Amino acid sequence: MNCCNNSNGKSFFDKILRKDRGGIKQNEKQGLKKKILLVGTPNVGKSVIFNRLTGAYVTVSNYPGTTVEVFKGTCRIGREIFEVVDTPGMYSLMPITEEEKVTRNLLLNERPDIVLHVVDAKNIERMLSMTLQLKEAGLPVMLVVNMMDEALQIGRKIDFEKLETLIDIPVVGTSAAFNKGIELLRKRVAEYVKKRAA
Ligand SMILES: Nc1nc2c(ncn2[C@@H]2O[C@H](COP(=O)(O)OP(=O)(O)OP(=O)(O)O)[C@@H](O)[C@H]2O)c(=O)[nH]1
Ligand SMILES: [Mg+2]
Repeated sequence: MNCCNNSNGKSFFDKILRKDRGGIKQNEKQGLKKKILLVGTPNVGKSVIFNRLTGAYVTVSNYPGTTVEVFKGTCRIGREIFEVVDTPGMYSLMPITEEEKVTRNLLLNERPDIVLHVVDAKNIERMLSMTLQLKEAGLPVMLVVNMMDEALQIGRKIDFEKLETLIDIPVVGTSAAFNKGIELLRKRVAEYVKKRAA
């Protein structure tokens, strides 16, 4: 017998967490929760951004049929609640590893309202081809140029306005490890999702 499940199959902890998250529960009920997917190559700072965006309520589960862990959390921007999904690093949309297959499946099946493609500002030119692949796949993509602190240290400057015009998607610079640019990221995510829904 499971000590933590009641007759409805809901765990004791689930009930407590949902009680604490009144607003979130309300939005879930109404099916209003929008979805943010974080993707990018390994080690670019996806999980740091995930942690900056989400609060304490994070769940981790194995992607069905695999041993790959997927983290999900929620993020409140203004009155809107978003579900945030942190995906395993991938080098290409043509998956080779189990992790890459999971990320590809999440991109295809989760129907994200916004895909945050996180790249390393130091190697941005090598990473933009994936941004364009995501865009060409019809995904609602925004580019997050992370590790701006390290890029600036080596004298790299990025003209965000020009980049936005060139690739025709929103671009935000962050130094997630130092919590820089995260507020702007939240703002632009909210604007983007609102604009798409209009
Ligand atoms: N200097 C600097 N380091 C950062 C920044 N963001 C993340 N890091 C560091 O980069 C490393 C990788 O960050 P993660 O968030 O684990 O990267 P990830 O993209 O989730 O990596 P995978 O899960 O392996 O795909 C960690 O040591 C972070 O502390 C940043 O803006 N500046
Ligand atoms: Mg990670």
